Amino acid sequence: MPGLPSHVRACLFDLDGVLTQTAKVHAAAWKEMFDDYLRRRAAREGTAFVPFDAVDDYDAYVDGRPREDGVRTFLAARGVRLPEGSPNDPPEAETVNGLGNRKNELVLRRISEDGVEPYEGSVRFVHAVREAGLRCAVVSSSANCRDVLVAAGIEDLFDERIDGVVARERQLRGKPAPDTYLEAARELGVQPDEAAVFEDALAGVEAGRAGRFGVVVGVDRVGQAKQLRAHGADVVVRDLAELLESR
Ligand SMILES: O=P(O)(O)OC[C@H]1O[C@@H](O)[C@H](O)[C@@H](O)[C@@H]1O
Repeated sequence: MPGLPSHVRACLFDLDGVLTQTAKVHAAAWKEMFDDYLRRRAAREGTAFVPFDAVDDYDAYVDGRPREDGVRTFLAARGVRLPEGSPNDPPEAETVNGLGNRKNELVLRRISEDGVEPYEGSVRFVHAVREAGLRCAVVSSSANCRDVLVAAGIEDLFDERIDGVVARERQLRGKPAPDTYLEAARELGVQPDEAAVFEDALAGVEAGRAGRFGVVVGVDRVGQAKQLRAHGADVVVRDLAELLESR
């Protein structure tokens, strides 16, 4: 059981930023969409344009949350409230769904142009825990989770997938609520304290803490180890391969 408490029987992995190098793709697409919207809004209202910060705003308000929650949470921090609209809203609609759809177009374009790279250390770690007999699930807020797993060539490594599409169908609350992680543990037939959560997002480690999982491993790709601990990580690594070395 590489680097994990001995009672852990299952591993629950976030996707973007933990398994695949896509957190930065999301952050860039959010910035492009929000900056365009904020610039137009500022020009219309004659106020100063304050750009979206792809590190601080992304971590605090957007990272790890379902798409529409990301739109709402960031805009609320700027004192902006938009109508919800509907999932079919065109990308230029000034609604929560419209802005979310615009951002999704940008993400999909970047992914199709550049492809998706998994983190090599994460792939090695998943192989090792599977060989040790642990069950594995992906738990992601992303509605694009399945396509990203396929593009990265790692979809066969997981027994279960609870993603943005499944969460919507089953009406599960998004991270930082623990619901999607709890659902994954239930699907794998383990108690929360028998499962390890692997997360790079502040909202994600919060979900791990709220669900009382066996261990919450924070994955620090951007130098935020302290914040990950403060929000719920029991341990922080820079790469999952570090856990293999600690055996
Ligand atoms: O817009 P999607 O692909 O459904 O993803 C929702 C969220 O999924 C999370 O995994 C990412 O950390 C967020 O940046 C992203 O916004």
